[in-house]
Amino acid sequence: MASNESSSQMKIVHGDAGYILEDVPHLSDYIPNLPTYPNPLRSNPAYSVVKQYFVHMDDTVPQKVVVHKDGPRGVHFRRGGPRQKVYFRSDNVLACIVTCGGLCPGLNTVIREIVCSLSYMYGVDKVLGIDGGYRGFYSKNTITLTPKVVNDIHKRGGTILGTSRGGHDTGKIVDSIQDRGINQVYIIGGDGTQRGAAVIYEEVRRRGLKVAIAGIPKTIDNDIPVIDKSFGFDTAVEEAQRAINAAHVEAESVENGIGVVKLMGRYSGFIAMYATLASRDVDCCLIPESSFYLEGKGGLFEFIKKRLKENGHMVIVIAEGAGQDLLTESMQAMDQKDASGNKLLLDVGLWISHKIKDHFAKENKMAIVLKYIDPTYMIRAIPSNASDNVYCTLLAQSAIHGAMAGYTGFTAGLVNGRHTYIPFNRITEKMNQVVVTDRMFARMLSSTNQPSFLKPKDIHEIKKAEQPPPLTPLLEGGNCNGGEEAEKVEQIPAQVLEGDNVKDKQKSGNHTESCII
Ligand SMILES: Nc1ncnc2c1ncn2[C@@H]1O[C@H](COP(=O)(O)OP(=O)(O)O)[C@@H](O)[C@H]1O
Ligand SMILES: O=P(O)(O)OC[C@H]1O[C@](O)(COP(=O)(O)O)[C@@H](O)[C@@H]1O
Ligand SMILES: [Mg+2]
Repeated sequence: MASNESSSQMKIVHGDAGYILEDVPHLSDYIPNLPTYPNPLRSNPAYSVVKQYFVHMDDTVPQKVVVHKDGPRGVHFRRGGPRQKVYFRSDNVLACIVTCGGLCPGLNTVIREIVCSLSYMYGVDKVLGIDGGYRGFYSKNTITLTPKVVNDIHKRGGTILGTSRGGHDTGKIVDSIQDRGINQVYIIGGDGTQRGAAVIYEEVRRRGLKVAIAGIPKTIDNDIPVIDKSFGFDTAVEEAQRAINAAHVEAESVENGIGVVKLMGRYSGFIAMYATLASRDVDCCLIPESSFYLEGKGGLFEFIKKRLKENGHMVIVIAEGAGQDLLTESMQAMDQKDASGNKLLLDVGLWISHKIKDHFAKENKMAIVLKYIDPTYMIRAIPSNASDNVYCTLLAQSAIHGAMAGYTGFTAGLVNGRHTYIPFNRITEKMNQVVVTDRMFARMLSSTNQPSFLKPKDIHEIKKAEQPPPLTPLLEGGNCNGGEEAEKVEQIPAQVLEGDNVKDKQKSGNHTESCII
């Protein structure tokens, strides 16, 4: 029976000293008198010996680990992991898995682990794969998933289930869930997918169905907030090194050689920034969060000329979403969107390569040789590396523990190194972006020694904001580990942190620290 309580209302619990728990929904919130069962893991030989294997029902994880003596305890999330009691009898579970949005290394690992852990930990043997993203719920047959079927899929890139953009029809999806008797839905995807998962949860709840909806965040761009980092990100950064190395080899083999590498990152430049920091061969990294300009003093052309004079070659890494304002100025504005409503971007790599070539050809003094490498799809269509495999495994297990324990309407995510259940709206309300006033961006700038491209007007604005910092302004949504960042909170003027005076590009996103464990 559906409860009258508004389902989109957040479950917020307040405690002492400013403690806040942003809890996730539970099936018992809207279905009364649900029976519970002992967790089958109690008799699992692998786990029964583990001391305190079950998560205490009151365990929560703080969103911010950098705190001040007198500061509030702040926002917490429910800790992920197995519970003593479960709300599903194993032989009654019919689970399904769907993957949506763009590819990301590790998708198959997550699928494999959901299937295997449901079977080996909980004795659940009925798992269906939804073919080709959300629309597969109502337009395709399902795929039967068993531990045998998924045994070695983690060694392959992509998703064995297929994926798609668009095609989200909430009514038809929930009809399909209901008609098939599915009672656990595992939804793997990015910001768009989690938005879709949130409306599926709402509809399931409205119909009063005993169906747990669990999201697993996937984003190659690392643009999902709250979580420490997304799976597949490390793999993508590692793979990007191969392209950067190639660009470097090409550039240093000729006189005035320039290697340009375009990497993914629609609105968030994390891949480009981390790939740059990892490589040390990069002379200039351009990301969507930090605008740049080409001509004149302090511009990109001036910097290229200087670097070529100093070193004889250079490597530029550019995120696909960087410089889109410049592109639309010089090319015909293109306002096309993909099936999911994401803006289709113009090819900034090709554009900047032409601009650089044209500029130096016109200058007629410096002959350059430019090679453009576009490995965008190569960095996401590969299997995940070892560390991402472990990460995917634990994420999948955390999601199934949550669903078996009756939690629903949550995304499983790592927060400060701990597995948590995060309400959908915290995942979808903002976008994680690189903060250009943050230390990580400064580290990147200092590693390349590139210009900041700040115009005198921008510097003036930031200077104007440099007033004594308030006492305990914890960063909104900041999720960094490490004591070092505490210093930063005290050093950066409040207005800058809030983004009032930083670049226009940051408007769309939150201003979390761009920290990745
Ligand atoms: N606001 C929304 N409500 C419902 N479904 C959505 C919403 N935004 C996106 N989706 C669906 O989520 C799926 C994936 O979205 P997309 O933006 O392509 O990828 P990602 O999840 O990786 O961001 C698509 O099927 C899309 O239709
Ligand atoms: O060509 P496609 O498949 O639409 O994917 C391109 C986009 O996918 C991404 O890799 C990630 O996008 P999603 O997380 O929304 O799937 C972007 O960086 C890129 O712009
Ligand atoms: Mg997206």
